[in-house]
Amino acid sequence: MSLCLLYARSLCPTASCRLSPAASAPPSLPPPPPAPATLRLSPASTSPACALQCSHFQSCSGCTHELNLHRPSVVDDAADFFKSLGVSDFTFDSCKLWGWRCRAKLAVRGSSVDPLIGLYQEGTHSVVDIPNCKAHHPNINAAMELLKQGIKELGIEPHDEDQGTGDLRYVQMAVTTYNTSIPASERYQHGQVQVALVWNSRNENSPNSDKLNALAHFLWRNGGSKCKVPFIHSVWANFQTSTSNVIFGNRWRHLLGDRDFWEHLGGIDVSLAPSSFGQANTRAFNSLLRKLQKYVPYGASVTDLYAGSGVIGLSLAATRKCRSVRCVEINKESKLSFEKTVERLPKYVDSSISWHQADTSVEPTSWLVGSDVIVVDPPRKGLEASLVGALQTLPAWELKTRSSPESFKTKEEKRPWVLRAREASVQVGNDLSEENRHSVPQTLIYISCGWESFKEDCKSLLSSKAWHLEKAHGFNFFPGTQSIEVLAVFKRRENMHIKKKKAGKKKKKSPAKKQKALMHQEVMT
Ligand SMILES: C[S@@+](CC[C@H](N)C(=O)[O-])C[C@H]1O[C@@H](n2cnc3c(N)ncnc32)[C@H](O)[C@@H]1O
Repeated sequence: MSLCLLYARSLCPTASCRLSPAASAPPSLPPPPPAPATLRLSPASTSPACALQCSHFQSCSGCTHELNLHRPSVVDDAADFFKSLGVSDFTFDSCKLWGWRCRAKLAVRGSSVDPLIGLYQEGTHSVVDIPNCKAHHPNINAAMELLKQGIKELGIEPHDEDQGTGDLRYVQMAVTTYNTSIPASERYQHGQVQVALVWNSRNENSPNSDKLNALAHFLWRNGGSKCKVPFIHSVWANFQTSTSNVIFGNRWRHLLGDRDFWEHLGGIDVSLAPSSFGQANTRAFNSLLRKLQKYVPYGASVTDLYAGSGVIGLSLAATRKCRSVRCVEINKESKLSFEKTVERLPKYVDSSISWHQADTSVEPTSWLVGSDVIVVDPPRKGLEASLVGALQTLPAWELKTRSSPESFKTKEEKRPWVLRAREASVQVGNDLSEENRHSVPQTLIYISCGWESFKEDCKSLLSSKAWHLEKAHGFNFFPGTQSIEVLAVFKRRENMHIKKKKAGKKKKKSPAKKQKALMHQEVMT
């Protein structure tokens, strides 16, 4: 995956005007932003208080918009779109405008004398150095500065893509803002950085590993827990020699500092390994989780598709006392973080909880039945066609299970990919899948970071008449860009096949009933 693509989810950077960096030269600070709040959708203003004011704006590909950070114009498009579908109370939460990015993947290029750490210039493989990025949490900028010093002092050669030479290819910086030893109001500004160095070698025994260790110790000595104001949480290595654009290799090694990285999100402590997916804007994600929880009935059975390390599902298990939570994720690296998070769930959580390594596009119906609520949080490209198809035809499935429940008893499973997924899965508490197997979801919660793909998926879901759209909310996950995060709540339409049977006594149909019967035919064909 190229760096530009990596930033597709949260495009670019900035530093908060309310934060003071813990080390190194402080980035120049913009004026205070308006209090983050859910905005009434009034016409865009061009208040300088909401301007990016970043010296890298012209050259860096991360941010695409300098003005109105609090309300990108895509919000208008979203409000119109949802209104056309009958949802006129779309809200937009403006969130934090600077210093919001708590996770960044950055290329390291240039030379040991003059290293560059940043993003590619639009459409090129030239890296733009972004030491004063206004989107980054300030301690990411401080850690970048320290890394540059280390590269220079130790003579570390940055990667040269053309020659395939150099030691350091990329760095991932992730900030944890959860330090319970300091007051809650100070935790964000004192966030600490987990630094993952992507090293150009097969493993830790390669000839250049002495340099890797020297660089890790340099970072730890100058920013780690023994420092007066620590801002480095830990140092990791990832080993990658591929000539492709893929940033990470498969091998990860913990080098220094705390191995475990915790964040507090959606009411629970969440473990996030450097190898698993993590949201870049943790504060905005927390707001989204709080909103999402309100749409899940207490005691519901939930399936969390595209679950990563299960943050959404596990937060629902704790806050909505779910009967069962099933998380489905393709990346096996997320399993360990899931298990650690489960260990720290509050004692009162007694849900049946499971995590499955599986591709949701393969036999998706098997993941849909057995739950009251489905949550989907796909990558930017949206849902796979097979999953959309399965969601569209759920009423037909329900009809079949009701008419011949016996034929849906579990058969001995022989399909190798299903058996492999089962082996890789985790089950905590009793497995309720047998008991739940006749539940068909009544609520679908779609979380999207890809506005264009969301619109297509939404239209497809509604065209099937199986679902209607009930609510929609937007969140400013990526200030400085035209990307927003959307939370949309769909409800299953009434079971039209049952209505039709009752209406089948040749009574004259009202226009509304005729319409329903028509809809039923569409669903069943
Ligand atoms: C936008 S992230 C959301 C992760 C998680 N919900 C969170 O907020 O932390 C999308 C996740 O979907 C996973 N993914 C992508 N394609 C998938 C597929 N076909 N089946 C299952 N998971 C998939 C990715 O590995 C990634 O973890």
